[in-house]
Amino acid sequence: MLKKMTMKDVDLKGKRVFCRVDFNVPMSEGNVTDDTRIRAALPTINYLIENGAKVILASHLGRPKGTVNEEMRLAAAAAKLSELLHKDVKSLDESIGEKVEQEIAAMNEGDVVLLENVRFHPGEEKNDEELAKAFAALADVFVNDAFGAAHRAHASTAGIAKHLPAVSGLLLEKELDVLGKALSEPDRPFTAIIGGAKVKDKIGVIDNLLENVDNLLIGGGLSYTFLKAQGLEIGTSLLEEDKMELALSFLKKAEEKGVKLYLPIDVVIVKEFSNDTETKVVKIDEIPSDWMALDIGPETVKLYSDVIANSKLIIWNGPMGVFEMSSFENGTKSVAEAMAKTEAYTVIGGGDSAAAVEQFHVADKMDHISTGGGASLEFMEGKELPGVTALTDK
Ligand SMILES: Nc1ncnc2c1ncn2[C@@H]1O[C@H](COP(=O)(O)OP(=O)(O)OP(=O)(O)O)[C@@H](O)[C@H]1O
Ligand SMILES: O=C(O)[C@H](O)COP(=O)(O)O
Ligand SMILES: [Mg+2]
Repeated sequence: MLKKMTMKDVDLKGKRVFCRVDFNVPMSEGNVTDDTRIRAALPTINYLIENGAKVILASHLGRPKGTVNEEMRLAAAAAKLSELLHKDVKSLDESIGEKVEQEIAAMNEGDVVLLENVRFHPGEEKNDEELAKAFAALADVFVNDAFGAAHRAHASTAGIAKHLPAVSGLLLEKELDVLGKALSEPDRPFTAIIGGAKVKDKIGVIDNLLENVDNLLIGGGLSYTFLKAQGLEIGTSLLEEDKMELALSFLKKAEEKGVKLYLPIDVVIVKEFSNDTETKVVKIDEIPSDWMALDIGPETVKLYSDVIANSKLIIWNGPMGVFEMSSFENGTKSVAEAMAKTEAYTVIGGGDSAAAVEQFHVADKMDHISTGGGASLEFMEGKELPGVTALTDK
């Protein structure tokens, strides 16, 4: 249980509420191309409106490095939010200062404004005290609902919390609840599926997962460091050479802990990184030295699907192959479909993994798709999230 104050612990009626959300959404040509994060914030925003707050939303978008960047303005996100809320959302072109104060002074209960990208100020990422105070001066209460940015100690996620009653929003609470339960009271068998390309980032998660899971399915670019460490030829497949020893230690730890750790038993290989080139399916000990593996093979799909079908809780981060190319999508697609079919509680974390379940039309079959990429990983690693730590204790 979260030992932090929540929105239910404070009186919101007539109050100016600075609500930090994560509207760091994919954009193309000035339009929001994926509104998942905006939709995920709706319960909190609606709660604030229904309880008579004056809703002052704040977010970052992209990494503008402390200066105004025309392509990273939040106006398009405000328009999208307005459409989803069926309500006017005023988009401001600053996040602090006199003009913003005037706009806020003119707000009625239930009104919603979205401040400009907080990262246009260099003090945001530095967690500058003055900027945090300037944000706090705009409001009576701070609500943090930006789970996706909770691993950042910034002025609008952590600094501001020192100067106002600071409470969690519904999305933040839900993410912590779901991910926290997955780690502390897991339904068993508990299976983790880890893949993708960020081998360095994900190695730390595996260490922590081995303390907790019954099955660990490894796929994607992550597999080959393990396979090579076991002495297998992996050709030109993705490798983090300096992580081989760590990979071996995890194989040993899995054995000691009685965790069933699975690695691919067959793979789809190609000579060059391309969608339009000859592919072959080979057993794992048959990869020629000048070929690379870009997907798990059908035998592995069957093995992994069986484990998935017999699990009660599954968390998945990182695709099984280069699913963006049709020749290498089968592994990721099949795992996504196996997860969609199971009775188990299913959690997806990670930007590309979430995109994959969207692409294969099974997103609505998953129990929880985390809005946090880095944040969910750091949480699963057992690290503290500064955006949560900063909230007022209960
Ligand atoms: N065998 C492979 N070789 C090379 N790249 C791979 C392989 N398998 C998967 N990938 C790539 O991994 C990428 C996704 O990995 P990534 O670690 O970014 O996962 P994620 O779900 O987005 O998590 P995060 O939010 O941490 O980024 C995809 O773009 C995919 O093409
Ligand atoms: O997209 C994310 O993971 C969050 O919005 C955090 O963004 P950042 O990695 O730029 O801090
Ligand atoms: Mg990614």
